[in-house]
Amino acid sequence: EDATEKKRWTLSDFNIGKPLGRGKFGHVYIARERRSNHVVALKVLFKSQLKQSQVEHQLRREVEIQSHLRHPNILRLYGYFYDQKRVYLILEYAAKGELYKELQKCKYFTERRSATYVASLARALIYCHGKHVIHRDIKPENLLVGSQGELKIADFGWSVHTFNRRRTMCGTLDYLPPEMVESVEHDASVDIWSLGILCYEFLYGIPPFEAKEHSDTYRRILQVDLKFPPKPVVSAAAKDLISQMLVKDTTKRLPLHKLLEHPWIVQNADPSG
Ligand SMILES: COc1ccc(C(=O)Nc2ccccc2)cc1NC(=O)CCSc1ncnc(N)c1Br
Repeated sequence: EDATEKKRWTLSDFNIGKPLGRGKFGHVYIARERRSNHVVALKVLFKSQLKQSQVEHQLRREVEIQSHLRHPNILRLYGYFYDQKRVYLILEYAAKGELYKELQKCKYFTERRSATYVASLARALIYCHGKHVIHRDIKPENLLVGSQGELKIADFGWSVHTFNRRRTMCGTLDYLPPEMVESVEHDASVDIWSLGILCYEFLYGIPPFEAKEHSDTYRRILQVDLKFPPKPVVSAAAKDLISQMLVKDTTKRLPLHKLLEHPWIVQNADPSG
């Protein structure tokens, strides 16, 4: 392993720069590691907040999992350290920031850009499932963009945000698959459903089951009330792929490796990802 794995880090190893993200991640700063001049994102979590949310063990588990994940489309967690009051996560810095801001700016993405993103996320999820890691919480808010325009699943500690979301019911339910709305246990096919939602949102700018009231969103998810608006114009191949992913029966959802062979992906995704 490279030196960063073993070293005991302290705050004095870093020059702290501007805050990143919107504060919903807790406090994240751009930082430069003094010796290597390597730019990273430094996430600061308050121990008091972790204790109050009872997520210390989840953080330890996530740090353990993430430290073994090495994939170009998964944001690296290089290491962590702590002081009296805080825990610091040393994260890969994604130079082009948050994908959702890009999606808001251009309303929706082209079919080529959408297919390229979906294919790279499918490859990242295949890698995660291969390591028995699921539910990477893939929605626009958890996706960052690297310096070459490549997507990075950043997975902002889903346990913290999901917990907060449940407590305050803020944030989107749009990505929950039927089995989670009915809160039965879930498996890797959860990620296929979420990727289908994401693909729809890339192409149309809104998630497929969006509704004013949470109860309506739940009903639309459970009924898989999937409709494709006339605008923007989207190819039949794209609609076919989405229709094969947003299937209530988890065993009938298109497997991720089959997704990579789907004509829409083959014809539109940029192989470099
Ligand atoms: C591998 O990425 C993570 C891994 C873990 C956790 C985390 O908090 N886990 C956690 C926290 C408490 C309890 C249980 C789990 C968070 C992240 N990632 C982040 O928070 C993303 C910070 S924003 C950002 N990052 C890089 N470049 C940018 N341009 C930006 Br903007």
